[in-house]
Amino acid sequence: EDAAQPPKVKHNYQSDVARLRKIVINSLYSHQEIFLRELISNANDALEKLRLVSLTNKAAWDGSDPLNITIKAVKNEDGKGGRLIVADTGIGMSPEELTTNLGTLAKSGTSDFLAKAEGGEATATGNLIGAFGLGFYSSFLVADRVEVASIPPKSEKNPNPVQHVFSSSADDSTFDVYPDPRGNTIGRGTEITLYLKPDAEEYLEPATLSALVHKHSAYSSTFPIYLFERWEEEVPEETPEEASAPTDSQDEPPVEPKESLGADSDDDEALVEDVTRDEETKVEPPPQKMVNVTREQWSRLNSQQPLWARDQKNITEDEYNSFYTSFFKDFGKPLAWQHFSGDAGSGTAFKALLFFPTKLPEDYWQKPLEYKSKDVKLMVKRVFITSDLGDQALPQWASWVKVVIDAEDLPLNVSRETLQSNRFMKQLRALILKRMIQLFAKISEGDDKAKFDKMQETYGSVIKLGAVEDSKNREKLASLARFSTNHRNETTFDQYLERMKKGQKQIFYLAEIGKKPADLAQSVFIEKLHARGYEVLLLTEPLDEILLGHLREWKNVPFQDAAKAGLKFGDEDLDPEEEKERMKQLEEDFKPLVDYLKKEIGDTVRDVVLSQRLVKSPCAIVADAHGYTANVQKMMTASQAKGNRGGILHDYMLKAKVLEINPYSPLIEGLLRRVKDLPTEDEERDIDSEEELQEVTSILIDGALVRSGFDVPDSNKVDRVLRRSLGVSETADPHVEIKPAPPIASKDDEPFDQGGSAAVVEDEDDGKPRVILPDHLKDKISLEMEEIDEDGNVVMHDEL
Ligand SMILES: Nc1ncnc2c1ncn2[C@@H]1O[C@H](COP(=O)(O)OP(=O)(O)OP(=O)(O)O)[C@@H](O)[C@H]1O
Repeated sequence: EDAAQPPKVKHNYQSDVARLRKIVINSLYSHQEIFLRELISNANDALEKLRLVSLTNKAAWDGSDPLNITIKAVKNEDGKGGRLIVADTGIGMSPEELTTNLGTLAKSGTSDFLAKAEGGEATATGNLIGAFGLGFYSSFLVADRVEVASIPPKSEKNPNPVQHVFSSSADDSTFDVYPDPRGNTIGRGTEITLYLKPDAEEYLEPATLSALVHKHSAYSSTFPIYLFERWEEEVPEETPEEASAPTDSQDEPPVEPKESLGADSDDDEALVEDVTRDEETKVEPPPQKMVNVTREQWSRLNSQQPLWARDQKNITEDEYNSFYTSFFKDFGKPLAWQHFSGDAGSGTAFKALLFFPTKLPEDYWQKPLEYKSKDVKLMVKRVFITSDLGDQALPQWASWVKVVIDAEDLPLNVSRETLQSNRFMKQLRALILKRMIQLFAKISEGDDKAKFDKMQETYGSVIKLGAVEDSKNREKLASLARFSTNHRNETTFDQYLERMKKGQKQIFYLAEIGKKPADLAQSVFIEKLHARGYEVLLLTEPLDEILLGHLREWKNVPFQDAAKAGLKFGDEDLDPEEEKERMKQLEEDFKPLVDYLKKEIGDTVRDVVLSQRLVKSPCAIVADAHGYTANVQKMMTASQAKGNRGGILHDYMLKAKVLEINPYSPLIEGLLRRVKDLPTEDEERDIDSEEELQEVTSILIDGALVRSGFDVPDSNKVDRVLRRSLGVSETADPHVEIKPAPPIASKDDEPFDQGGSAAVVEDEDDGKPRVILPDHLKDKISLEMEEIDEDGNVVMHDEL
């Protein structure tokens, strides 16, 4: 047989793999133990894949032989070192798959991760490992050399698969793939042999391995995980038959009950129990003649029921945390969870666990429309079926949630298509969303302030996004949303309503994206509201104003933009008669100014009125109910810059503004006086003072625009007035000498670098091109220019 052995095929690692392996080997020493978790996780994935494939290809797995993960340590004869073998009976790999799967990295974000890790961001190493998953390469943390023997299941294309080996040393830049010289020893699946480094010998101890699996992987697999244990034991000579016959075959499969599905199930009791060796029996002096026997067995490490199937009362917080970590491979603690069961109204009984991560995925807000959930794991009777909910996928706002939901009686052998038309599946989405909202509400109402704050920090915007995106759940989500106000840091809509003043019929708000609420509270628009003690929602997040736009009102109370016309305090009717009289009088008094302003700035605003909202400021520009506020106008302008032309409607909206003037402002009073002083038609005109008044007016309006958040088209006006008051020329240009940037710093240009480069300019007289040479070259070289016309003839020589 030896002679027939095909040669090994040498491959180079893809460069990213080489980088990753280097990082793993050099910088993750203190995280050595994670290798086992990673290998178990891969094995679990391979088993799940096999089960999925077998739904449509019975040849892959007919349900008879067991699906499991085995761990076996083999010490070297000389007592030094040894190897650890982690095997699964999963999907296996063909030689091509061994090469691509283990020799290349196909993960998005790889380069970023590598750069971070190489940049020495070791503080976050643990997190990086978690976020990224080092997978197979973590083997090299503990092994000098790794051999992966693997064989895929039989299929139509590949009726007689051959077991191959992938083999690599920690310091090789290459790996080999070759047919396994032992032949087909595995049957199906993958067997990873780690030749342990001298400093990793602890992983040869079953107790260490067992503890490790319990610590990191207790919930990472629904398939049984077995650990091989072998030990010497002294037994009385009379009863040697009790000792199990020692075996030396490493390849013996674990003793395991045959299950129809190969997955964990309630009545699945491992035939062998974890054996605890009683130290004391060893030490006790033998009462009679003893003989040494070798005992060995496969112990099931994860025999407990899955967490979701257990009674909540008996589950500790730690257990939830560690379940979360190993099941969803997220290395932070969850923020909160819900453990629930039900029958989904369709008679399909289920048990479920739903987690809120403490952090959102990093790219969640970067590509909000693309983000898809991948962590709703649907199981049927403990068997993982899919995390692809198809057209029942969660809306984007909820796509980050992590859920495992285990249904009792869904048909197992169904294609994804039929699964999706299943009634239970149809209810799944609504069910999960309902539970998520409940959990948000629970945290909001609970008294764990730290948790609530964290929830707001992480999910505040998510809740608002949900209220915008998910019309079915809009009310519920909006009721959980929080906003700043001029009175407090946060409020819900309901709380705002409770504090409304007598007669108040509007929920006041003011929006400007990105501004600090405290600054927004100083806005000209809410001067009077604030002074009078009314509460105003201060919307500073992008989604806030959009959400209010969708809602329009809360419990029948309309929202009122304080930057828009239509603002009512609601107690105007209660004003005494004299007050109303006074207002009337003011209107009459200020009519000349209002008329003048309408005439002067009619192309900037639609109307001029006496203000009810100002206290200190002389004037403000307020949008019509349907006009653009400064905030919206900015967004519109931004979208126009992207080629989104607005048209007539846009122009109309732009002009749908009202100038509000404050009749109590001395400035406005002064202006009124000046307007009244203007000569009547039959008097002689004073052009200078008319122009001056126009200028003052225009600056006043600019000030109002700025104060109200709008852009001012011409900022030179103020300059002119300042110049005049200082007695300098209004039109003179500043005396500035412009020093041009040095020429391009390319080596070829070096001779020109000592004092400027040559330039071609148009001659002022005849418009023809002239070459200008820097001074230091003028007498050293001469240049000739040729102009070539359309026919290709030289038409002009210009000598310097
Ligand atoms: N035990 C196994 N059986 C079958 N295929 C495997 C096994 N282990 C690894 N593979 C294959 O090798 C690929 C690379 O594995 P690796 O652990 O490096 O990354 P991953 O599992 O894809 O990602 P991560 O570990 O970050 O979840 C896997 O995607 C899988 O296709």
